[in-house]
Amino acid sequence: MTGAAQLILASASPRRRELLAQIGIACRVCMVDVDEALRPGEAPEAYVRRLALDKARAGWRRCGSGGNGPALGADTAVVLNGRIFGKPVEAEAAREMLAALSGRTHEVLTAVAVVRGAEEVEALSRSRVTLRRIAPAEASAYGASGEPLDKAGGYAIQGFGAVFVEHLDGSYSGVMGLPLYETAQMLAGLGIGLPA
Ligand SMILES: Cc1cn([C@H]2C[C@H](O)[C@@H](COP(=O)(O)OP(=O)(O)OP(=O)(O)O)O2)c(=O)[nH]c1=O
Repeated sequence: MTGAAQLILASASPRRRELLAQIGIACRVCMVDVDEALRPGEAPEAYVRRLALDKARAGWRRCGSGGNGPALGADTAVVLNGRIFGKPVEAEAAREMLAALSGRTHEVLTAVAVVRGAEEVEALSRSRVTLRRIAPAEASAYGASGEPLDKAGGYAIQGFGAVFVEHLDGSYSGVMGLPLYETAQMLAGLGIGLPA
């Protein structure tokens, strides 16, 4: 990272911090609380974009003083036939999600927003992921393993869940929660990271 300003990461996700570190960008985590309820009629793309922007704006408002910033927010959703799969709240919900995703191709949308005062930039990463057929006993065991619990769609491509991923067309880091190609482009435009 160049310059004195430190990037604010408006996210509790350890994956997002690790992904930024992977491309040499240090950040300061700023916990924010935004309304994550889906609005009536809101399309998946609009939903993740709204949440990423709300998180980044909240991060900027909360932690963007004293020369810190810009603030980055992101949001990831798994989408099958227009239905959004968020983070399962318990093992049974994870099992149900895996059963629904088994043997099918879904989309993973990750929106990223970077905010510095009135300056706001956004990007959307869209990946297609095919999971192999998952036997009911496997879905139960994986659901109970705990790994799916804080992951959209109930699986982790970077964890044991990789054994289910037959095909990925898109961004591996995007599926993990922060698309690094798009993120690096956005941050470079703001003078953070490698020169554009
Ligand atoms: C599909 C998939 C999702 N995920 C994760 C990425 C995100 O952290 C999470 C989706 O939840 P998000 O609501 O996007 O993010 P979060 O709750 O983890 O963090 P915050 O709202 O504070 O920014 O799912 C994986 O880690 N691996 C995967 O393969």
